[in-house]
Amino acid sequence: MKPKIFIDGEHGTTGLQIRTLLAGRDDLEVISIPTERRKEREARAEYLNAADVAILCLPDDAARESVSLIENDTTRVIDASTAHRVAEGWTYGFAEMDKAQPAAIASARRVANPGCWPQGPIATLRPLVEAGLLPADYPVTINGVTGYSGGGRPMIEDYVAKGEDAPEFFPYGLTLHHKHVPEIKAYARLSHDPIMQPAVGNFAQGMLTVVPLQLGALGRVPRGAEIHAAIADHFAAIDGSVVEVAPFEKVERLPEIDPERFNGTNRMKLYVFANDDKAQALLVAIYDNLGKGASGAAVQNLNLMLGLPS
Ligand SMILES: NC(=O)C1=CN([C@@H]2O[C@H](COP(=O)(O)OP(=O)(O)OC[C@H]3O[C@@H](n4cnc5c(N)ncnc54)[C@H](OP(=O)(O)O)[C@@H]3O)[C@@H](O)[C@H]2O)C=CC1
Ligand SMILES: CC(=O)N[C@@H](CCC(=O)OP(=O)(O)O)C(=O)O
Repeated sequence: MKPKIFIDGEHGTTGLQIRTLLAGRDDLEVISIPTERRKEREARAEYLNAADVAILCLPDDAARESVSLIENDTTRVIDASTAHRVAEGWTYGFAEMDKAQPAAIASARRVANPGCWPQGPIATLRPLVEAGLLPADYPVTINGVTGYSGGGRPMIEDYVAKGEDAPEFFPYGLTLHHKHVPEIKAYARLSHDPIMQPAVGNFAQGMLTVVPLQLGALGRVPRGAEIHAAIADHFAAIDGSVVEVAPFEKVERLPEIDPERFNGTNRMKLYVFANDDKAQALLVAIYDNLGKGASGAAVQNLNLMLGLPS
């Protein structure tokens, strides 16, 4: 029997992309709720309990409700929302975060798919904290830009409606309460909240994160090549990693530093730039907010959970 997959919220931005990614698969059966019943509790409960894996592509409250509607021990869950990312009993679905993570995801009953913003910063910071090159209390700031699909259907509709009047670039998160701070702090192994300084650009999808480092403030100042080696060594040790680490280069500009570069893929590429004389470095990550940032990671986790090839 093929595993049954239910995408709760399959008509939203993330759900639709997962539906598309699974469309050609004959090793799975996708069970779809009738559109007119998609928000009925009873109908969702029926589909959730019939599924081997339920993928929740819903706002946080609706995702919590879906989990509460599961009454059996057999339905496994991948939650794409923010609801369970630092919750007890949930496994964080960033497979490349740690050598042990693919096996942890494979055996988990509850997987919290990571947020789009956190994956780049976690990918670059965690190896440095683990290698002792950055202390856990380093005051981290995260800059970056995402396509407007990061705001889900409401933001997409707003940008499309505004057309040429849509802003080219706007920073947000100005109250310093961004919803991704707790998971970045937890999984990058930081002891303090990082500052999140996100922005939306006038393009549909793709994202770029930048973590600037003032290394001169540290007791022992690591050189750029050391920082790069720690990150490259981390990812070289991860089985099946979709994360690539660019060679360490000293360049003023690099045309491939483009947030849309990996759109439509599950790839992520990391870069380290440094100026050793100034004891400064930049950690850059590029990926698709809807790919590795959401639906691509969900499908990667689904394959791991079912023991299927990616
Ligand atoms: N967009 C992104 O880049 C990323 C999004 N995510 C997360 O994925 C989740 C979904 O986001 P996204 O796809 O962007 O959002 P969308 O707004 O595009 O889609 C949400 C979907 O959920 C449906 N929905 C809302 N309430 C209920 C309910 N009570 N019962 C059933 N269905 C419901 C909506 O239906 P309707 O439209 O009919 O109201 C819609 O189809 C969110 O938690 C988001 O944080 C995660 C990573 C990245
Ligand atoms: C542009 C925009 O608003 N982006 C959202 C993040 C995208 C998203 O939906 O967050 P998750 O990855 O946690 O699901 C935000 O910054 O809150």
